[in-house]
Amino acid sequence: MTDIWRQLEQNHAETADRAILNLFDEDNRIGDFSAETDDILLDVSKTNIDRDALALLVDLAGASGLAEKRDAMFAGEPINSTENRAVLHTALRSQDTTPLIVDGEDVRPGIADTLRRMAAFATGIRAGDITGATGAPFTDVVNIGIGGSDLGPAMATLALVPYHDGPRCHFVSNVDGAHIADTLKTLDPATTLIVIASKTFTTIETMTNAATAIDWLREGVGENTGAHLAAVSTAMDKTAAMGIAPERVFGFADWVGGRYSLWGPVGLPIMLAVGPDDFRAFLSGAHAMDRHFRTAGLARNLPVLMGLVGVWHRNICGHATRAVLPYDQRLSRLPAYLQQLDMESNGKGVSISGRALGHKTGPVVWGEPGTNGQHAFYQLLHQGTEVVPAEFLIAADGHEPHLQAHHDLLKANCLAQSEALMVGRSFDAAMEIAATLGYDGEDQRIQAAHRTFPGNRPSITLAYPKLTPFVLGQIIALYEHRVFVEGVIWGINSFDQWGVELGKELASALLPVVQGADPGTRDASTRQLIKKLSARQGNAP
Ligand SMILES: O=P(O)(O)OC[C@H]1O[C@](O)(CO)[C@@H](O)[C@@H]1O
Repeated sequence: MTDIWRQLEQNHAETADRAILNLFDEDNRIGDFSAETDDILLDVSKTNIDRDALALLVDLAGASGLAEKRDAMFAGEPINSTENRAVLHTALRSQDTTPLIVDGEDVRPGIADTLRRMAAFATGIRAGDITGATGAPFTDVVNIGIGGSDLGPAMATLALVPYHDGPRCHFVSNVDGAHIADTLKTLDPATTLIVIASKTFTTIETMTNAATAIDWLREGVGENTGAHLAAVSTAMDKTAAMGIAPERVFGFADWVGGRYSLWGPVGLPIMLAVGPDDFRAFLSGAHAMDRHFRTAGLARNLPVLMGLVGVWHRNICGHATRAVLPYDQRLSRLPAYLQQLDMESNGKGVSISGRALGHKTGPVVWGEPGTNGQHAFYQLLHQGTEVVPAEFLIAADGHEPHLQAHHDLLKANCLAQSEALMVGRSFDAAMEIAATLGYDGEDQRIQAAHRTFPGNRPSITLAYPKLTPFVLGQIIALYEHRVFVEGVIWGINSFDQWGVELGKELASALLPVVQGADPGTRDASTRQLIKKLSARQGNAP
């Protein structure tokens, strides 16, 4: 592998200054630098990767054992080595029928049974057959969860708004009381179902919000709060301790990571909103991407290609961040969702064998939907001193045929941005513009300097027909597998998250301190802040 890395660096050293645009003079640039499923086109041609570099990147994937590791994941081997767990979120959406054995047991029947129970529950709620304590049907669902127990269902529920025909779904995650207070004040407890979603059922934010919600229910409907509760967890003992009836608990196994969990019971709010059929279509889309990932050749494989481009930009070009730019308002939570998926998975500094890495791993992931971002941070993307690889997402069609003019503008803007990033505008062209505006001499030069775009800024684009449940499933599975591909090449465990532990421990230790206990020997900055924050301001607005 070292030799391949060296050759990639050599390639970059020799080609970094060339114009990406000139690469389109090569034969079949588009064919070689795109990959497709029936629905999704991934175009990576607007990058400075040439045919030699692509071949080396594919070699890198091969040399890292990607195909073997992918097969080990799908087979249920315990590839999450620090937690000695299999990684089988793909099983939740699988349509395969061959037994899948984990710890001596076929996990498929249990998955199918849970999906059936979810569907029966969701159908009952949606039809008004399952009601609250007063007999009124549920109009609203509040999902209480955080991280993977919030971001996935919140992102997908918003993405699928055109398919909603069930109760309204709300999401409360933050322990900041403002979040639950602002949510509950718009709702009627008699017609509200609370779903408490927590893999561990110990997460302090979720447990605190759940207790507040149960108090709110009790005040509104009396002691029969159980009629308004459901839980999603791997910890059935803890859901029972909270008094949630077993038939309202939807369990999953520890081989589903939190940030990969929206395909199972954590997806209950999605199913409540769009119904079991559309939820199954969502699963089918993800399964179609799984099949593609397992069977397509490395150079034609969407997650592999996307991962290789990511590795090129991170390790060879040294770009520290990447921007996710969905030209799809209903994907506005996608960047936040991907921040957890990507950064919690690949924000690691040691190898699987616990050695410090000599290379960079996961970049900072950020973004906003287009066209909003254009009017905020695209200035930096186009003319700033930091190059940020951009990832565009765009649908051929929206769900509002009566607003076709909007969608045409959306598409034109998306295409314009990737073109502008690549092509830029030369100083000479800017000089001409300045002249037509009436500038001359030094003023013309100054104007032209400000209106020059360096260009040569890389982007990739995902184009899809329409954001249906099936297509959304494919897109999310694609991103999951891209994270896997990059993690394998970086030699890290993408499935644990020890980096979130220290802050949790310190928060527990600081709780009594912010409530008045002695701050002890903490650093002077923390002590100063504790003092400032202890000066209570009262409740006046
Ligand atoms: O579902 P749980 O157990 O409440 O955890 C919520 C989130 O917290 C984390 O463990 C990080 O703190 C995530 O990985 C997880 O998605």
